[in-house]
Amino acid sequence: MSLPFWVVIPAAGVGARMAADRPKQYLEVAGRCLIEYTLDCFLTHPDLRGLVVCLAADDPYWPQLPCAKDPRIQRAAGGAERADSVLSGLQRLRGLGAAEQDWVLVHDAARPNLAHSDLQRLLQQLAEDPVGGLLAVPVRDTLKRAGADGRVLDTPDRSCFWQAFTPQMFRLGPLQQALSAALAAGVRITDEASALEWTGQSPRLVEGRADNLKITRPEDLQWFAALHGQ
Ligand SMILES: Nc1ccn([C@@H]2O[C@H](COP(=O)(O)OP(=O)(O)OP(=O)(O)O)[C@@H](O)[C@H]2O)c(=O)n1
Ligand SMILES: C[C@](O)(CO)[C@H](O)COP(=O)(O)O
Repeated sequence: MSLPFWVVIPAAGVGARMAADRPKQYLEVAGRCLIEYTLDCFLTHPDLRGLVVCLAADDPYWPQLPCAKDPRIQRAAGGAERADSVLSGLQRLRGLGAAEQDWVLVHDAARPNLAHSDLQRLLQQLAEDPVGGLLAVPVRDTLKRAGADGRVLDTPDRSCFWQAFTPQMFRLGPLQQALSAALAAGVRITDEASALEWTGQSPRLVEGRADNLKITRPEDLQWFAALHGQ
């Protein structure tokens, strides 16, 4: 099955929770930056139409990477929040010729362990979907709702809870419209699916691997480094 798609990689964050000497997407494991691992999964896919990385205006690291010279990769200006960066990336795709109904996959630069099998499953399961969807994993731990005092309020039924991952896959026009409208309404948007939900649509959950982790804190980086024998 061939399904051409575009990719937007939000990579303009500062990585505050990592507390490193540089934004976490530029931390190295086995001689390569996290973002290089992330990009590889898409750059090796035959149906990739083009890819936009959303970068901070003062990012001095990107130009030093070999992939910065890849003609399939274009840059867009990152924004104050992740959603603003994504919106900027979507606008850049239009400048590259992407059309309203083209599929766009949005994937965090900070998720370097995306499996090819997960990417293929997302594309296959959503190819004919009227809305689009996202990779996600059913919650495997008991959940606790916390009170302001830091004590347990209650234990919600976890059977219907999933963790949202990326890539999240939507058609360019509907995604851009939903994201723009939700942000204009002051809605706090932390993933693309929540913008579509805000417009009353119901994205599909595609079960993926639990190790498609977002490298957020130092222990996440230690896990990824161990995966690569470091
Ligand atoms: N204004 C922003 C904020 C985040 N991101 C990107 O969105 C992804 C997921 O965000 P997160 O894990 O929160 O990254 P940071 O914002 O860098 O982390 P922190 O919240 O710890 O500062 C990352 O690839 C990050 O680079 C972005 O493009 N633009
Ligand atoms: C998009 C995301 O990775 C889905 O889980 C998550 O919402 C990003 O949140 P962050 O606070 O920007 O890391």
